[in-house]
Amino acid sequence: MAKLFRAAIMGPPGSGKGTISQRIAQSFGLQYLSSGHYLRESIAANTEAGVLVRTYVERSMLVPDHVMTRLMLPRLEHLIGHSWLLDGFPRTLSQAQALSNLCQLDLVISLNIPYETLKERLSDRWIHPASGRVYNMGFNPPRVQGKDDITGEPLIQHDDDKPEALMARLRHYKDVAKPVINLYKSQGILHSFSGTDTDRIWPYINSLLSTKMHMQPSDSFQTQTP
Ligand SMILES: Nc1nc2c(ncn2[C@@H]2O[C@H](COP(=O)(O)OP(=O)(O)O)[C@@H](O)[C@H]2O)c(=O)[nH]1
Ligand SMILES: Nc1ncnc2c1ncn2[C@@H]1O[C@H](COP(=O)(O)OP(=O)(O)O)[C@@H](O)[C@H]1O
Repeated sequence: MAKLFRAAIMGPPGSGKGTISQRIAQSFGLQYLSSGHYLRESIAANTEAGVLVRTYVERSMLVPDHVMTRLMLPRLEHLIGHSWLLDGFPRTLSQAQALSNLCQLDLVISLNIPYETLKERLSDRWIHPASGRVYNMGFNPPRVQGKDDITGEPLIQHDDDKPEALMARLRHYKDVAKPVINLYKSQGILHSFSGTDTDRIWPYINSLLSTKMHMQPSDSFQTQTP
């Protein structure tokens, strides 16, 4: 039985978390859980939680920790027998502590991307709301302008992706993420990647995950059998 692998990816808005997470999910068969996607799903479904979180998400404010934990932990308990990758959770120290009550992470990827790059990327970001698929007019345009490649449904832009909203989101992200990054650094599981181009960062992440996932104790056990 291969050991389970649990990872998280952290980074400011526009840093490429969603893009890199999709590549990781495809290359390594991990379940991909995006907190932003679940929040938008509950908003679109107009659930009781959705009505509550809408006011925060629309202002790019952090949703209260107990709401996020209640949204994410049951999904993780449901996946307790699987390997997965978390995007956008935990975002605060108390969320990280709530997660550690359920399970320990094996690896955390942290993306450090310059402000100008974030601003440029977000202004060109288009999203298919239902699936969370992400496009970029410069980097990965849809086959048909404004339409999702799989469903043909219209793509949208998020209000808070406008440049004037980015500075505040970025400062807030850094203030909140710093203690979480320090926590995982102290646990020796944080791996940081800097740069302006996902395609240049990806090979390093790919080889890191290959090493970490294929060097699990169960593998080493197999080599010990006579
Ligand atoms: N030009 C460019 N755009 C990128 C690159 N990597 C991701 N993007 C695009 O930049 C936007 C932000 O990426 P995304 O994965 O959504 O970042 P997230 O907010 O951290 O999840 C999206 O439109 C991506 O398609 C890159 O290396 N170059
Ligand atoms: N773990 C979380 N804790 C609190 N709020 C969150 C969390 N994840 C997402 N959010 C809220 O939902 C919004 C959208 O999240 P996301 O799609 O990850 O966008 P971004 O990466 O730009 O913050 C965030 O700006 C924040 O308001």
